[in-house]
Amino acid sequence: MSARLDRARSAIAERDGELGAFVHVADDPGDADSGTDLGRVGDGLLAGEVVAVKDNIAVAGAPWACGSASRRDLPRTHGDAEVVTRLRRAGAHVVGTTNLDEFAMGASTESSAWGPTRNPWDPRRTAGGSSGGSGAAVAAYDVLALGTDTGGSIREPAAFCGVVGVAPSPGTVPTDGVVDFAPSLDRVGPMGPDVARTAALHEAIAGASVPGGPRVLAAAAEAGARGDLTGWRLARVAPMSGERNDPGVLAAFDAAVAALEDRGAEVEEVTVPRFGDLLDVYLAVTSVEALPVLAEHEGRGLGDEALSRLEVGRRLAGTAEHAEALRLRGLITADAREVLERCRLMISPTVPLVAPLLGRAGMDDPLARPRTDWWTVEANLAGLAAMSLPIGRSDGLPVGLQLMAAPGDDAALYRVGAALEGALAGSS
Ligand SMILES: NC(=O)CC[C@H](N)C(=O)O
Repeated sequence: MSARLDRARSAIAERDGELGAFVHVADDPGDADSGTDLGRVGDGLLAGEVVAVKDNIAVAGAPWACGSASRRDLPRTHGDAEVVTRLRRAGAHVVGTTNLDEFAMGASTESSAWGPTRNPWDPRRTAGGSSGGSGAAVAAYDVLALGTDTGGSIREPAAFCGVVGVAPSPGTVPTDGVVDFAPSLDRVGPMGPDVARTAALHEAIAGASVPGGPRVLAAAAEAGARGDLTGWRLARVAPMSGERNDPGVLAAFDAAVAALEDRGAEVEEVTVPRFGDLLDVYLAVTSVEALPVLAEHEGRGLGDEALSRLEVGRRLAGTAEHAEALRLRGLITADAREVLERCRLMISPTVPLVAPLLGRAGMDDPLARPRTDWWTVEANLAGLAAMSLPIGRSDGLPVGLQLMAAPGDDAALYRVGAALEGALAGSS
C-alpha cells in the first residue's frame, strides 16, 4: 500500500458521501503489478499513483454500468479494459470507478441513474460531465483519473473542477473494453492535478503508441516548465457575436493569452468559419453512431437523455440531413487542419462558463447545456488532440483554457500547457 493510496482512501471515505464522485471503491486495490516485466513500455511510470476509472471503462470486479439503470444488474464477469491493464502494469493502484452521465451523454452527470456528482469547489454546483466523477475525484482526492471524451467529456469537467484533462490523438489510446458512444469521435484520456502527472498517465495508457515515442510527453512537460515559448505560433480562436462567453471566463482567458505572449509565444487571431454548425453536426454524427449501443439497452430502462439521442439517431440515420452533417464534418476538419499548418496550436476557453448550479446545467436551462459543448466538439469532429488546463478563477470557480493540436502532436499540448501552468503559478 502506498502512502498516496492510504490518503486517497481515507479522503474518499470522509467526503465522497457528499460529492458522489465514485460509484464503486475497490475493497482491495491490490499491490500494483510493478517490476515484474521490466522493460515493457510504461512499466513503473505510475509507481505509487492512485487512479480512478470512469465507469464506462471495464474494471474487473467493478460494476461497468455507464450511469445507466439498464446495466445495473450486469453480472461482473468482465475483465480489465486494455487501458486498465496498462495502469496496473505501470504500477498504479486502481482505486475505484467514477460516476458519469448515462452512456457518457451529457455535460453535468445529472443523467446518471446514481444521481449527480457535486463539484468539490462548491457542492451546490455540477462537476461537469460526462466524466464528472473523474474530474471531482482528481480535484478532491489528489488522484489521477481516466475519462472518455466524445465532444468534451474529459475537458469540460477538467475545466469545471480546476484540473488538467486531455483528449489524446485519435487511435493512440485503445478503446477495447470501453462502452462506445460514437466510435469515430470517442477517446479515452488522462486527467490529473497538474500537467506533469497527467503526462505520465497519458504515456502509461498510450504505451508504444505515444506519438513521438516513450517519455516524449514527460520531456515536453519538462521543457515547458522551463518556460520559454519563443518561436511558438498559436492561433487564438476569435470571440464571436452571440457566443455568450461569461465575462469572468474571458478575463481569465485574456490574462492567460498575455502570459503566453510574455513567454515569447506569437498569438494570431483566427475565426472558426463553421462555428455555427458545430453543435448540429456533432449531434447528428454522434446520435447516429450511438444507435447500436442504445438500441441494445432499449427497453431495459434508458433515461430521458439517452432516449432522446436514440430518437435523434433513428430520425437521422440514412437521411440527406445526416449526409450533409458528414459533409460539413469534412469541411470542419479541413478548416482546422489548415489553421494547424500555420500555427502549432489553437487556443480557446474550454467552456464559456463556470460550473453551473445543479439543476441548471441540464434540461432546465436549454441555453446553458449546449453552451458547455461549444468550444470542445471541434477537436473530436476534426480529429485533433486537445487539453484543458486550469488558468484561474471567476467568482471563485475554476476556469479552463483549451489547447488543440494536429493529430500526433500531443507533445505540443504538454509543452505549452506546462509553460502556461508555470507562468500562472501563484497568480490565481
Ligand atoms: N461524451 C462526451 O464527450 C459528451 C459530450 C457532450 N456534452 C454530449 O452531451 O454529448
